[in-house]
Amino acid sequence: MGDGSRALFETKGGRKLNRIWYKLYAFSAFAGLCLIWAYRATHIPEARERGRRWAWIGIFGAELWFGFYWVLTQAVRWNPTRRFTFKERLTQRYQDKLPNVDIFVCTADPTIEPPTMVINTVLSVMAYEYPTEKLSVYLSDDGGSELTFYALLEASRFAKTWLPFCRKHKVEPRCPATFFEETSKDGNHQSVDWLATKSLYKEMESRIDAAVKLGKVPADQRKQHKGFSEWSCSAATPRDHQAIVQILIDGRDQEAEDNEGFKLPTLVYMAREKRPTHHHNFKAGAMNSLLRVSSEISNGAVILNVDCDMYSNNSQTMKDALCFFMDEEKGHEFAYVQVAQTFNNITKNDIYGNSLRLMSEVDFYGLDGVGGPLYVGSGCFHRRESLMGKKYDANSKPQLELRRNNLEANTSTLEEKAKSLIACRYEDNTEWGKEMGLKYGCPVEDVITGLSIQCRGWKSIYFNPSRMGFLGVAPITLAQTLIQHKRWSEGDLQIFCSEYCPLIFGHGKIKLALQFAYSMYCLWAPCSFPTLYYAVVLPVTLLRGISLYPSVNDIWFLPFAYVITTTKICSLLEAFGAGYTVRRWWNEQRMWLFKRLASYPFAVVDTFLKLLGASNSSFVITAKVADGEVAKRYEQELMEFGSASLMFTILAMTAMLNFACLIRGVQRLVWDGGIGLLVQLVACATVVLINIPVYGAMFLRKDGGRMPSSVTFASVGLAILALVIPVQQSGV
Ligand SMILES: O=c1ccn([C@@H]2O[C@H](COP(=O)(O)OP(=O)(O)O[C@H]3O[C@H](CO)[C@@H](O)[C@H](O)[C@H]3O)[C@@H](O)[C@H]2O)c(=O)[nH]1
Ligand SMILES: [Mn+2]
Repeated sequence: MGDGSRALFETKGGRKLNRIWYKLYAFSAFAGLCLIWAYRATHIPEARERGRRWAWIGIFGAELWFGFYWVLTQAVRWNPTRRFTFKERLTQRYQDKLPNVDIFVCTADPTIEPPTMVINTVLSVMAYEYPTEKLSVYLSDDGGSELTFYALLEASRFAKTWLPFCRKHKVEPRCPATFFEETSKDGNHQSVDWLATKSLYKEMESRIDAAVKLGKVPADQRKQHKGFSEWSCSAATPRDHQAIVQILIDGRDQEAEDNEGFKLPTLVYMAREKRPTHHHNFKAGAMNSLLRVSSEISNGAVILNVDCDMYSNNSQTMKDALCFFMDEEKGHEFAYVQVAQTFNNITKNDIYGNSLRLMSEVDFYGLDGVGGPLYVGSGCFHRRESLMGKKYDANSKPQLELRRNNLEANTSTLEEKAKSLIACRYEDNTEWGKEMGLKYGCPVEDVITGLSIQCRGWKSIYFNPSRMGFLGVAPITLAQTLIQHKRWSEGDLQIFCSEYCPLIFGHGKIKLALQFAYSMYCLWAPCSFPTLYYAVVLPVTLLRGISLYPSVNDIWFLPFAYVITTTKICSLLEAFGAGYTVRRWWNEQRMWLFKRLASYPFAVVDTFLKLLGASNSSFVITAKVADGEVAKRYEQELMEFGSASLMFTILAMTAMLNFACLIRGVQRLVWDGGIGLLVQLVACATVVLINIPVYGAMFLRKDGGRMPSSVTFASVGLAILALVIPVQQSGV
C-alpha cells in the first residue's frame, strides 16, 4: 500500500487461522468429491437393471455438476479482503479539491414505488455530508408521472429545512421518514426543532399522499410551477410521451439556498421520451439518459446510482467512496466502489432469504480479493469515464475532474438542450448501450456492465461500513421473490451464453478466480436441473426400492458422508459468522431449494427462447408496497402463497411427492430392513422437513396466504398416483 500514513484506505485479509482451517476443509472435501465420482464411474449398474442404470447415470450427472459448481464457489472463499477508509486524511488533503458528484435515482412506477418513498431516497442523498455546491441529484422517472414530479417539487422545498436540520443535529439516517419513525420512539430527540421539522415533513407527506390517492395534482399546486405544463397533453401515457427535463434547483442560482443560507444541491427531474415504437431498455436506458443529461448540467466525475427504494443510511459514505478514488497510489485503478446492499424490511429469521447477507458478508469480500466485486445496480459509485467506456490505462494517473461545465447557459436553455439528449432516436446508430454507458439487452444490466468494465482493465472495490451505507426494500412475498430471482438468474445465464461469457470473454482480461466467481452467479439457473433430479427422481427411486448409494457398512459410504456433513457444517459456520440464527440458516436453505425448483427452471427456458429469438426478456419491477394483510403475514414470517401459479404448483407437487415416497421408504425400512436405501431416505426426509410450511399452507392454514385449493388438489392427486403405481422390487 506504499506509505501507510498517506494512503486514504487500507486493506486487510481474512484471519489466518480461519483460512488454514478453510483450506484443510476445501482440500479434503475435494478429495472426497473425487472419490464419489470414482465410485459412480466404477459402479455403473449393468444394462439388465435398466431403470437403476439410468437413475444412476442421472445422479452421477448431478454429482458431477454440483462438484464442478462447488469448485466455482471456492473462488470467492480463498482470499477475503476488507477495506477501511481514512476520511480525515481525505478532508485534510482535498478540502477544496473534491470532485463534483452526480447522484442518479431511478423510479419507474408511482403505484408500486410510492412518490413519498422516492423523495425520501432523494432527500437522503441530498443530505450527504459533502460540499453541497458539488452535489447534483437527478431523478429519472420511467413512470413519467406528474405525481412523482409533484413529490419532487415538494422535496425541493422541504430540503431547505431538512438539510440544515441534518447538519445541525448530525442526523442519521438522513431519510426523513425513517429518521422520524426511529426517533419518535425515544424521547431524547424531541426538541422544538425536531417537532417543527417533523410536522413540516408530515404535512408534506400527507399532501403528496392525498394527491396520489386522488390520482392528480391539485390545481393550486399545479399553478406554482411551470413544469406541470409538461403534463397538459392529455394523450400522454407512461409509455408514450415527450421528453421532460425540469431543473428544480439550479445549484448555480444565487438563490438556491437553504434556510440558513447554505447552497443547495442541484436537483433535476427527468423523464426520457417514450414511444410505443421504441424499446426503452428499462433501467439501463434510464441510466444512459441520466448520464447524458447530467453531463450537460453538472458533469460530475463520480456518479452514485441508487434505486428509488434504497436510501442513504450513512451520510459519510460519499467521503468513504472518494477515499478509494482519490488515493494517490492506487486510486486510478478503480472504476467503481460497490457499497454493501442491505435492506430495512428483513424480519428476524429472514423467511425469504432476501437479505442476501451471505453474499455481502462472504462472497463480496472474496470477490474483492480477486479483482473486485460485481456491480449490483444500487449503492454503487462509478468513475464517469469508465462507465462511459474508457479503457484502463496503467500509465496515467489523472486527477478526478473538478470543474463543472456549462456555467453560461441559463436554466431553460439547459433544459431544452438536455431534452434533445433523451429523445427516442438519440441513441440510434451510436455506441450507447454497447460500448458506452450501461449495456442493453440483459435483465441484469448492472452485472454485465460491471463485467465489461473489469474486462477493460479496471478494478473495483467492495465497501461494507459498520454503519450500513444504504438500506433498500426487499420483496415481501414468495411470488415476488421467485420472480425477482427469475429475472436475476435469467440475466446471469444470458451473460454466460453470450459473447460476454466470463470464461471466454474474461480470459486473459480478469483473473481466473474472478472468471469462476462470475460463472458461479451466471450458473445459478442451470443448478435447477440437478436439483429437480434430487427432488423428483430420488424419492421415486426410494419408492421403488432402487438403491443408488453405498450402504452404511460399505467403505464407499465414507466419502459421501464426509463431503455432505463437512459442507453443511461449513455453511452453518459461515452463516453464524454472518450473525445468523440456525432458523435463519434453515430458511435460507429452503429458499435455495424453492428458487432452484420453481424460479430458475423458468429462467433457463426463457433464456433458450431468447437465444432462439422467440422471446424478449422483460423487467418485472418488484413491488415496494403490499396490502395490510400481506404485510402482516410477512411480519409474522408466514409464507405467502395465496394465488395459483405454476411456480407454486411445482413446489406443492415436489412436497407431496416426497411426502408420499417418505412414507413408503419408512415402511420399507421397518418391514424389509431396507438399509441400502438409508441415504435416499434421509434425503427425502430432509426435503419433507424443509417443506413443512408448504404442507401447512395446503392443509392447515385458513388465511388468505394459504395454498389455493386447485394447487393442493393437483399435488395430492400426483402423490396418490405415485403411491398406487405398482411397486417394482428391483435392485435393492
Ligand atoms: O424500466 C425500468 C425498470 C426499472 N427501473 C428501476 O430499476 C430499479 C430496480 O428495480 P426493482 O424492481 O427494484 O428490481 P430489483 O431486483 O430490486 O433490482 C436489482 O436488480 C436490478 C437488475 O435486475 C438492478 O437494476 C437493480 O439496480 C438492483 O437493485 C428501480 O429503482 C426501478 O425504478 C427503471 O428505472 N426503469
Ligand atoms: Mn429493488
